[in-house]
Amino acid sequence: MRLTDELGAWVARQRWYAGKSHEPRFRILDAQPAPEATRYLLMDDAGSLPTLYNVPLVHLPATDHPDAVIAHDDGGVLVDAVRHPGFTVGLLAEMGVDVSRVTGSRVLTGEQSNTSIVYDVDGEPTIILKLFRTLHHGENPDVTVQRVLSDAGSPYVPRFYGSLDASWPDVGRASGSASGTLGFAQEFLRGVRDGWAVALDAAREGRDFTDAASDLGRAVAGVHGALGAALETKDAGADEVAATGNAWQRRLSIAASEVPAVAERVDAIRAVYETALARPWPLLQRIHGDLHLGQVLAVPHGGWRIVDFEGEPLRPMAERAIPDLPPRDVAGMLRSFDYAGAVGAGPDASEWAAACRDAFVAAYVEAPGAVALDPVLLRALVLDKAVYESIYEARNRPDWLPVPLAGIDAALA
Ligand SMILES: Nc1ncnc2c1ncn2[C@@H]1O[C@H](COP(=O)(O)OP(=O)(O)O)[C@@H](O)[C@H]1O
Ligand SMILES: O=P(O)(O)O[C@H]1O[C@H](CO)[C@@H](O[C@H]2O[C@H](CO)[C@@H](O)[C@H](O)[C@H]2O)[C@H](O)[C@H]1O
Repeated sequence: MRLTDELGAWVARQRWYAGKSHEPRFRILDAQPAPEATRYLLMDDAGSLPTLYNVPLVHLPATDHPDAVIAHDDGGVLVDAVRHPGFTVGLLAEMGVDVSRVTGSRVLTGEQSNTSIVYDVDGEPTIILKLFRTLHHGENPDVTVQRVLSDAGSPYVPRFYGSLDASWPDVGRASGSASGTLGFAQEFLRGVRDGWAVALDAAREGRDFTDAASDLGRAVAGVHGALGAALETKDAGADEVAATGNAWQRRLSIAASEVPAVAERVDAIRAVYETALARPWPLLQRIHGDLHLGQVLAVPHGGWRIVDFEGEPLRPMAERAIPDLPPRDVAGMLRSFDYAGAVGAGPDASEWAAACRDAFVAAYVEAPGAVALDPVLLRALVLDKAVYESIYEARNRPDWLPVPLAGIDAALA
């Protein structure tokens, strides 16, 4: 088998593979030196947008673990470099982090769009490095936003430690090359629980979650305040409003073509969008962009930390790195409480979700940093999020498709 085919077959099986809606057409764009490894940059030209995957591999003469073999090369085998300490520690050092007391590293398992590596320092988990699996020209918004919040001393994010960029050939650019972020390192928070797991437990048992939802409202307002102060803001003029309207319509068209139940509701959804486009809009600024319970971490002594500022993985990167509507993040959390209620399926699930939504919004609007929430604009953003989720679920978890569809109906009622 050709190396490209072997790599492509492995990439297509990974959780972070983004091309699940089409038949891929892979080619190796570049092979670059990396610490004790080779970084293969694998382009899939077949989707609506070409996607570049970051696949660092270690070359070994042989291995006792045939399951770990991804491809064969020059008489040896190629295995995933993220499991090889020479690569992981070398990568961390390339980000400017002191690795002299690093005593081990491991890959975090779980449902992730990228690959995270946790490092022990003097035997204690201390640093987490996120390796981006799809690469884009320009700094990844996760890095821009985490670094700015960390530098501003925000109590709602882990400390930022360093990042690493790479360049690759790009015939579409005048310079002939593109460059972007390979990954970044930050403080590993010990003993945290992911907000989705915490909320789901509470939802299953019908346990009150409104205090936690209120804390989260204050944390999101704090992050909005810090980002508005530190990064570019912009009036929502006619061009910006039109661009957002086009993005809503584009997603709706994709969803309608993939999900018949969305196709039946297109006119009603468009009507809400039209009204929202005519409302007064708040100042645009950097936001989280894909806020949901899986992106917030409950720290052991109370309170929340927010992570993963990369934006929605199904959204073009150019759209994710520009000033946006802070209420989009509020809409993301409102949808997430609905998800937790529906999936938890505890007693009085819809009342549980409604109580969380109310507590979250009430705390957000009162907290320092909050941005005004126009109810019609918020409804359109909730709809746009549920439309996005219908595409995500149809492609990744068809059993969960009824959750966003119920969300669309509730927002249209
Ligand atoms: N600073 C951190 N400390 C501890 N755990 C973290 C930290 N950052 C992320 N995680 C864990 O890693 C998971 C995935 O992180 P995330 O940034 O959402 O990656 P992805 O973009 O791959 O989805 C989180 O849900 C959380 O469990
Ligand atoms: O965390 P990611 O950036 O990979 O986000 C994607 O996957 C999420 C699921 O893991 C998806 O979130 C949806 O499901 C969540 C429960 O699993 C729920 O809490 C969210 O509200 C819901 O949107 C997210 O939309 C997608 O971008």
